[in-house]
Amino acid sequence: MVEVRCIKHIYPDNTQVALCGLDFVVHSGERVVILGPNGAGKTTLLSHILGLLAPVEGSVKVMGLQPHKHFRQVRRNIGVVFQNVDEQIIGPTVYDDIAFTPRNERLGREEVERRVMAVAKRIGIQDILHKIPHYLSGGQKKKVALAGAIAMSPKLLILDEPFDGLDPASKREMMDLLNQLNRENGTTLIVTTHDVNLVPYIADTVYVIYDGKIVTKGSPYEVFIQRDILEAAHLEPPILVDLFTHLKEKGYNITVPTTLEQAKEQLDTLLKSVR
Ligand SMILES: Nc1ncnc2c1ncn2[C@@H]1O[C@H](COP(=O)(O)OP(=O)(O)OP(=O)(O)O)[C@@H](O)[C@H]1O
Repeated sequence: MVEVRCIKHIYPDNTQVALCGLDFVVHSGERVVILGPNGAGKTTLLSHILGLLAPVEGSVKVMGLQPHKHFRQVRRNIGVVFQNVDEQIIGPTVYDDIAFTPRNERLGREEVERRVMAVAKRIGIQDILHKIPHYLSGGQKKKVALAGAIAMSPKLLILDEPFDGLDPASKREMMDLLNQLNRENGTTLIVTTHDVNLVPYIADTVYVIYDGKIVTKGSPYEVFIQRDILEAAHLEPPILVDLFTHLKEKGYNITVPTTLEQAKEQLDTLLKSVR
């Protein structure tokens, strides 16, 4: 679905961002998380996939096409939630904002209404459809942006820091919703986040970018046990991985878990064996 090979971008002020090392490859139906410290180039990478930027070196293919050259064709299949959702919410009301793309695609009034009501129900924002987006809370704005992004049932959904500024319950809701879209509709997900503790719940594959390179990729477990690479990339593993790696190094016979459920099982077994 997406293939990015060793790109280099030069911003107008001459800032150069390179993303070499491993190729960035996303398969249909995959859930991919991009990790990297501030300024590593995550948003730059997403902007190339979206066709908002064109690389001066390297190649970007989305569904076999170069996104900056076939912008409309590619973007028709992509839903996006930007880091700063204020920049993407443009409708005078929440309803109009979600209806923007379906109307742009010239769907009939009834079909537009059907789609808006369906996504609003799915995301749980039916009661704010009449509101002016400007006055919504940060979490509500994220939900509205997501509703707009999925209104046309895109094959690929790109989310830049979707969990930023959400309370724990809203994070959980957002995660459940993304996983549901992936499971039920086969939506491919590309997500950037700084919240490493959420990654095992939302990723099949994790890419780590740092200092102009894609330095590693793998399952959350494969990536999070590479402590040296994470440290070099100024990242920390999830608390659970850190804690259980420490216990393993102390000689306890355990497998390092990535999710709370796995950790509970490990602790249960461990505590039974010493009781
Ligand atoms: N429009 C721009 N003009 C000039 N430089 C830019 C522009 N956008 C990004 N950069 C620079 O490109 C580099 C990569 O930025 P980018 O936003 O892609 O990083 P990021 O990994 O998304 O960071 P964060 O986690 O802080 O959002 C940074 O050095 C940044 O200052």
